[in-house]
Amino acid sequence: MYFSFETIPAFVWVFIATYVVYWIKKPRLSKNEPPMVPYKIPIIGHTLDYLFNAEKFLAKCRQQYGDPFNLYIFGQVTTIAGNEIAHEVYGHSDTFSMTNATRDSFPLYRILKSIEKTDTLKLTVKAIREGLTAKLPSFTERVQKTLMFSINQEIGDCSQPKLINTTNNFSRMVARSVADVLEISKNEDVVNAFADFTKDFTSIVAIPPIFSFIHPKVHTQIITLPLRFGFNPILKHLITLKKHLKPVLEKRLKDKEILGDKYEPPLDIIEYFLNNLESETKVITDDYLDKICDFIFILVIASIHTTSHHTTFALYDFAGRPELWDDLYEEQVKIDKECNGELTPQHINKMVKLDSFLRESLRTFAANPHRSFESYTFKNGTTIPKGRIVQTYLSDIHYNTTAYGPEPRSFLPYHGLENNFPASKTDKDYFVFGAGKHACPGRFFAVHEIKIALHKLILNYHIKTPSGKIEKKIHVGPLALPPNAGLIFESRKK
Ligand code: HEM
Repeated sequence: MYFSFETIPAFVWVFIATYVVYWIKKPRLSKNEPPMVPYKIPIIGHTLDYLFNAEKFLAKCRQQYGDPFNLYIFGQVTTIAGNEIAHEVYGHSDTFSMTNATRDSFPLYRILKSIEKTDTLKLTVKAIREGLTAKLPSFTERVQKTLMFSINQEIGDCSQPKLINTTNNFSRMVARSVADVLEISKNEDVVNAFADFTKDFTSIVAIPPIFSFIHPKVHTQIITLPLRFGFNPILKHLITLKKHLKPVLEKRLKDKEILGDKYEPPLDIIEYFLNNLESETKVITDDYLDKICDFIFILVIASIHTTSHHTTFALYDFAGRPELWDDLYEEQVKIDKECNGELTPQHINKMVKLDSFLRESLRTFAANPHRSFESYTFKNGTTIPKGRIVQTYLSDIHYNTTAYGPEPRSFLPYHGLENNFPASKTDKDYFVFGAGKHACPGRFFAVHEIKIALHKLILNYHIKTPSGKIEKKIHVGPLALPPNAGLIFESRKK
């Protein structure tokens, strides 16, 4: 390689710039901080280990440095809170926020403006609790119908074994029942808008946070550049929803006015929002429509991706474990006979083996970010400063030997059944749905829906992995994604 004298200043500038970044970004820990795990490469710190080998790397650090410890990831000091400290994080929801922690990497507020208002999340949670969970039994029949429609559409007749691609994670299947709960499921454009909204938004913000090495805000500015310059693939989904929602809302207002007390409110979330937004309206203005659509897409973001991912995980967990097939199938056949194919909430409650299997499938490796709003001293005396990202290291909770025995990482399909822990119940050893004040309000609906889907699928198909073995999840840092091998479905002989 040839170097001229002219290239020397360029090298000097690169060296100076790297040194300046190194000096600015050098982690400065305050007094009594959790121990910092040593690292070899300046600026990069632990980023590579965390991204590509998170499971083993975190377990090793936890063993050597205790709970909590600090890592240097993407230019930021990050505190990892294990089994003991994570409970404290969830218990202090005024100090630690998960929503705030994801703000820089997942800037949804750039699209859904209402999300910034303090009351938006409160009203969304209230709508889920009062409009969905409290009325869950009334939704069973509809969820069942839409799921069966989706199963026939997405999987259909498999008299010959058929390889079904799961990359879309059954999101259309889940999207259809969420749309139904919102009352507009008959419209395929809306179902597609729901299924694709999260995927399209994620594709914009999926750039690895390399600019966070400079500052997380720089990363946010860069990933949202396309939006600010008019490239917004999400917009079409908002337009689709508004187009279909406006006449539905207008008709309801008109019916209310004409029928008065005789108006029979349809059972869905749209009706809930119509009656519970602070400003009552007689006309559907653009502002009003924007607001309702924002709420709906917040629900879509929170529900579809999570539920379809976990349905897919559960199917892979089932397909790769032939030893469970007969037992789970027999339970579904028994319940199907009892209900004559029409599930009621009581029948869903009787799926105790399926529930326990699902709980086990949900008990997975993960870490969830929380931001501290103020400096905080943990009970063990270590202190973190205001603004610190604390990752609650769920695997340390989910794989603890006290709760899950000497082989906590093995698949324990009936642990929930034997210990009377239903899949939707948060527990000190099970944090899939978070815990405390901000525990997922949609978990009852999610579990209900996944169980109905698994029941119908197991009842109608033999499901296998192409390799005949357990397919491994794909890990990106502490995030798990479903395998992409696909699943083989073969219709059962009736
Ligand atoms: C298997 C599916 C799901 C999983 C694994 C899941 C998981 C979670 C987790 C871990 C949190 C954060 C809890 C915390 O901060 O402590 C959360 C919050 C939330 N989830 Fe879910 N969720 C699922 C399905 C749903 C569904 C179906 C809905 C809506 C119908 C929903 C709505 C929400 C909302 C609104 C929040 C924010 C709660 C708050 O900050 O107060 N989720 N979810």
